Amino acid sequence: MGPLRSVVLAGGGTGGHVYPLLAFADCLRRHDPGVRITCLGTPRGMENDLIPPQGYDLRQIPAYQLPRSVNMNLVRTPGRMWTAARAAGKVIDEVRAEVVVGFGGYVSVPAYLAAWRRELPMVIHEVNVPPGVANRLGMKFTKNVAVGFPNQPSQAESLRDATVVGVPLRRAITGLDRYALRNAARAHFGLRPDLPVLFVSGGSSGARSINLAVSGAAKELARNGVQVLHVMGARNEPVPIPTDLPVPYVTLPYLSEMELGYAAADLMLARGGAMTVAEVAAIGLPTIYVPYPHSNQEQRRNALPVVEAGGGLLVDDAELTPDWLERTVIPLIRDPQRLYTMGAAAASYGRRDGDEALRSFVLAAVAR
Ligand SMILES: CC(=O)N[C@H]1[C@@H](OP(=O)(O)OP(=O)(O)OC[C@H]2O[C@@H](n3ccc(=O)[nH]c3=O)[C@H](O)[C@@H]2O)O[C@H](CO)[C@@H](O)[C@@H]1O
Repeated sequence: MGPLRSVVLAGGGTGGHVYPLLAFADCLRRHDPGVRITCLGTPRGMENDLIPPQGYDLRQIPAYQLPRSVNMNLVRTPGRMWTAARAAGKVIDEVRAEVVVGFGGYVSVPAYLAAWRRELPMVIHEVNVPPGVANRLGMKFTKNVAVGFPNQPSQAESLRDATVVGVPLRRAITGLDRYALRNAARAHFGLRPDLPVLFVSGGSSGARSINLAVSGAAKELARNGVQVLHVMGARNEPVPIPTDLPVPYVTLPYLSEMELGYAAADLMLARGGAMTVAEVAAIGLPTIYVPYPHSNQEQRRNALPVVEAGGGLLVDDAELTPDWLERTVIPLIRDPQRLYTMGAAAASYGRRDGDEALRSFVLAAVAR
């Protein structure tokens, strides 16, 4: 099979859908600098902040209300969705796409509908259990379903026949040697090289309960020599941090270069978004997961396999108090042997080749 000429990628809303799309686009371009890559987005999603700076063509299609049920009759599908599908179809025709690859989120459904109408090959990449509504709708039109994690096919009926390819991750992350970069990364954030670092991130939108709990533990962590690098989330009200701490506590609204945060860290505290789980597992970073409690247990399911492999700890959002953090983080972060064992266990669960494996899957779908 020859190189791909033109590909349409659809995925938007939160970072969780956009980052795998970008990593996959990079992989396509690496293999074939001549490939035309066109991304679809809606006006308000994070794709608008994240995709253009990477040099990819982003076309907007109109936003519409995602259907709540996958079983809805397509004839009754809201008119706005068909308007969006027509707009997606126009882009597909203009760039003469050979395949549509969707990562879920609002923008994917019109792309799937348009590809289906044109009998164009399409591939769905899904990282969650249960799969999101957009991808479940897409699965009505194709059997080319790839998933990010080995537990997914057995945990969702709709993913039973899916192929496990892993998650496309940014090269800056998969190529990371976090021990080699540690001191430089710490210097970058103004952190000391000689004291442990807890890296805190609530996912692409931030997490208020995590922000409150960690800031509540700030004094005690600092008193015990634990430095904190805390990404609060650009769409979150920042939480005040005491100013007179004896060791650095660095806050940021958002961090574009997550690899630097991962490199600076000895231990991570995070939600259980699928991308975050895939990233920290791939680089073997021990992590305390605090799954988002209001999304169908999806984040708990994401985190559980790596925790069961020994790569981290899991705590309910409701249990995450400053006191719990102090009792858990301080002894753990001062125990390099335990951190090393946890990191190795995480790495044994993680994989770094999701982008390549998805590309092979897409090439096979186009060739069929
Ligand atoms: C509340 C909710 O429904 N969250 C979902 C959302 O999470 P969310 O959008 O938070 O996604 P993830 O945790 O999966 O991924 C976050 C991504 O953003 C990046 N990042 C994050 C913060 C930052 O400052 N800089 C940065 O670059 C991370 O490196 C990662 O690549 O999508 C995920 C993937 O579909 C789902 O599993 C989550 O359940």
